[in-house]
Amino acid sequence: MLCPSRLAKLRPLPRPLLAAARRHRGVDLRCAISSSPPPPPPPPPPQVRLRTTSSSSTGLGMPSVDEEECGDFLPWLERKAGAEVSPFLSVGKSAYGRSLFASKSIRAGDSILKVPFNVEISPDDLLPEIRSCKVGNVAKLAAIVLKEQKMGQDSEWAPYIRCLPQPEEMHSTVFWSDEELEMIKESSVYQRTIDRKVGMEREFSVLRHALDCHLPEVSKDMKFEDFMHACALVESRAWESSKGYSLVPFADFLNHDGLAKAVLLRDEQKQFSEVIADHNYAPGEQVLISYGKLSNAVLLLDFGFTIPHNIYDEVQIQFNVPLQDPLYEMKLYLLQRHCLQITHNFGISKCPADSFTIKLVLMLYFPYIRCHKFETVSIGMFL
Ligand SMILES: C[S@@+](CC[C@H](N)C(=O)[O-])C[C@H]1O[C@@H](n2cnc3c(N)ncnc32)[C@H](O)[C@@H]1O
Repeated sequence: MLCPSRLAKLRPLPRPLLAAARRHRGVDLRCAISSSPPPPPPPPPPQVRLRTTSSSSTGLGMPSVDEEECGDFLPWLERKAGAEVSPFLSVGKSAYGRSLFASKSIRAGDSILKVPFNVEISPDDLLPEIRSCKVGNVAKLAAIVLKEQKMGQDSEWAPYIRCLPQPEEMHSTVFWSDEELEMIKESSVYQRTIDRKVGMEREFSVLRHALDCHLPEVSKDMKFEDFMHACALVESRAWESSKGYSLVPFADFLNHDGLAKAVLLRDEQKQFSEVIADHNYAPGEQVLISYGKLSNAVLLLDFGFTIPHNIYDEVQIQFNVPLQDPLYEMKLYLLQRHCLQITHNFGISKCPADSFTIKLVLMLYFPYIRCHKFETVSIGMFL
């Protein structure tokens, strides 16, 4: 959700090293719907910030700038921005892929980066004929990424485009094989992955037609896999903006910490995006921000990673409350009041056969205690 002049939520629309992502692939997102007796409640997650563990990011030594691909990135960005973008941060690599590190001490409250809107990539950079295409904002931005990739060195964003992850570095579930998807078949992420792929196929054919007519040099040899890669790049690193979605070079090298208070702020008046440090950093520490209050399902689908003890995790359950149930009103009331926090995405939607699909946020510390207060729900959840 975008707060007009300030807060921009990273579109759920963020990725770990392959090994980390694969480790998470077996995670059963139905953990709360198990038939075994509920295990004792887990201890509260430790209030520590996520830190990467690779030697380059522990803060014990300054990470090296990724010279090979990104050596020219910051000088290019500052030329394009016409100003210094950050006196505090340098680009490097951690277990989370490309990352930003404190190049000197940072104090809570410091403005650690300012990226002017004029260096962003937004759908405004598309030909009007393509912009008016009946596809979503993600696909429109993906079309620009494809165009800039095609232009290679001639692209005015070449140093940025070169730094973006390659398809083999992307781990969102749309890239998973059938065999891998089979492991999450019972989770809602499975169906959302299938739906997303179907949607992308549809948008690919619409966009391809428009590109054939107006930008044939881009559509020539363009494969569905290229479009899927471009869409996944946008999903995992574009921010909501007044133009739909925008790619914010440099800011999009920041990785996610669900406990961070720092977010990307957008100042529509002054026309720049900014991040204010939420705590002190020593030189060499990785700087992390929050992409939003995102569940592991969203993180996996959109960004290709999950986080342990995610305080924003949730599970979707199917719960039947027949209309003719004399306690219908009371059950609904109790469900909302005592057990479930209903998010606006899913809310309560009426499905055929008087069933309700409810998305709840797990109370991680004592989900069972809370749900036992309302027996019917606990039966629904734990049988
Ligand atoms: C906005 S980009 C951040 C920059 C990215 N690391 C890169 O290489 O360009 C989001 C991606 O970073 C990775 N990422 C961010 N936070 C992460 C985390 N806490 N754990 C694992 N991967 C993370 C994920 O691959 C995600 O899709």
